[in-house]
Amino acid sequence: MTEALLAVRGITKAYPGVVANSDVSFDISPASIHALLGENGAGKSTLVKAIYGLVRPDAGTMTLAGRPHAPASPREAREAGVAMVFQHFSLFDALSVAENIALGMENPPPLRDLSARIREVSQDYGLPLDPGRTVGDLSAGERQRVEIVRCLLQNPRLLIMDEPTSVLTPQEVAILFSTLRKLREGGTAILYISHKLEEIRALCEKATILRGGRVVATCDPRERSARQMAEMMVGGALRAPARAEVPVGEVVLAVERLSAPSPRLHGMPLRDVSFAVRAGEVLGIGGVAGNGQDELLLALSGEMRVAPGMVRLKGEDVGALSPSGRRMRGLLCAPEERNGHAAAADMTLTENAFMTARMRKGLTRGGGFVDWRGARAFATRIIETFDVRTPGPEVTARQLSGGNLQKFVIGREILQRPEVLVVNQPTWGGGCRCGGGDPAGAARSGRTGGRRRRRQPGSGRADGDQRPFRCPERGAAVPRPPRGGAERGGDRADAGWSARNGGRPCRLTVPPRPAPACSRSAPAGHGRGAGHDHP
Ligand SMILES: Nc1ncnc2c1ncn2[C@@H]1O[C@H](COP(=O)(O)OP(=O)(O)OP(=O)(O)O)[C@@H](O)[C@H]1O
Repeated sequence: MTEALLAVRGITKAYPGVVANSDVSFDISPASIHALLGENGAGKSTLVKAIYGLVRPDAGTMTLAGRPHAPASPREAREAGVAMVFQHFSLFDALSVAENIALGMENPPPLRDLSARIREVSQDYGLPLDPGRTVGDLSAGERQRVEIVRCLLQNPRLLIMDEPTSVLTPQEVAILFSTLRKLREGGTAILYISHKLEEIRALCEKATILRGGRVVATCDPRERSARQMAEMMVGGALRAPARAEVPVGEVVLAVERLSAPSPRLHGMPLRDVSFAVRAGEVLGIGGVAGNGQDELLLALSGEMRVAPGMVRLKGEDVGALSPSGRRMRGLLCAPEERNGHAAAADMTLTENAFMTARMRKGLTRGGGFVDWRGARAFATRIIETFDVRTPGPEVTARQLSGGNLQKFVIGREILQRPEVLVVNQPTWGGGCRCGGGDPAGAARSGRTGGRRRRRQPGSGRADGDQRPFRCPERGAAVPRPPRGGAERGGDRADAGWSARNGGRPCRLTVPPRPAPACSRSAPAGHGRGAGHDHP
């Protein structure tokens, strides 16, 4: 039997009110792709952060290639041979690929030498990348390649990847998988976190499954179905959400010839976008990210005002109204970025519940005083109804795992009974308990892009493509069914979601391809959402 590359023994990490990792032990073999699975809040991120030196465990030990591994910082972890590609890229849009990579190195070589190295590594691993290109002009997949090449230049023994395919197109996923297989052949071990169980089955030879911070199972994903793995994750039989028939009503949201410049550097202007959404209908907005989806959300939420006649809610022109004005009328939005846009990271869940629900849930009284008891009760209801795993409404948003915060944000809006709900990337970080091709047919996760990515030729759907589809891949406008329509029935967030959208086929609209945006000067990816009204 080969000696483990990484041996984790009894890792325990507690936060106030939560044991994120409890006595976790497992081994990663050299030259293997090892999946780390678990529901939202199971403790996956905490564990990989411990391996990468971002979290100090309270107890337990690790050895890497036979040596004690207790990194006090990511730098120490990198020196020991551990590299990590995060779900969110940390790149400067205004700088070139080579400059971005140099920024992350302790002692970067001259830029020309570094560029030659980048070309070499990217060719070796089938990751096409031009070191001279500006990062702001790259697609999601190319940005991820920058991060991967940055890691590969360190010759890691262990590469950790946190939900790497959630921002990629199917073509980019295929490239990534072939790179990871090459890395494995070259002797690198990969620790792979994903909620997409069909991908795990295709890629990984071993999986460690966490539940409630503990290792509950280990398996060979090639020998298990996605459903079996999902059941190991949740610790019980999966119930497929029932899709209720919902009658389609009148047009509630009409967008007509919507054109507007992007308020963001490297943003994408909206050009002549038209669609209508009826009560009880789900409209999916598809397309590779960075092609106007974010701007569309801003134009609908009221964070970006638009010219008369372009956005109508139940016949009323709301294009000049503020986010509050639109909320009053029932147009609610849940933006993509959880921390800093959809929620304030350092505020409690009660405060975050109050922030968007104060008007519709009547959470002020006596001339504008906050009704804290009401706000707390509303936050508690969101937590209970949407199965948000947290000690209670007084924890801060930052303390929630990514998927649990996502459930809280979406639940907060749904429980306000919107006339129209606009959600951007609702399954991002939320996970899919059954994976893409799951026979149980539970809610599917399919994020095709992340932040500010520009479409590359051949990297996504053709312009103007319009065809029916069922699952909101990139963003969706979900109007409330007519009164008396299906209410949330199940005890899980995704069950309620399905009931609300009624499983109705919807149209797919891809915004027309605009001219490339030009600005190069901003260090982007930082301060997103700053300067906007809260939706
Ligand atoms: N800094 C923190 N402070 C307090 N609690 C935390 C902190 N980080 C994580 N937790 C808690 O630890 C638990 C495990 O969180 P973790 O982020 O590791 O889960 P996860 O499996 O990665 O979830 P997801 O799939 O939703 O990202 C959660 O209950 C979370 O709320």
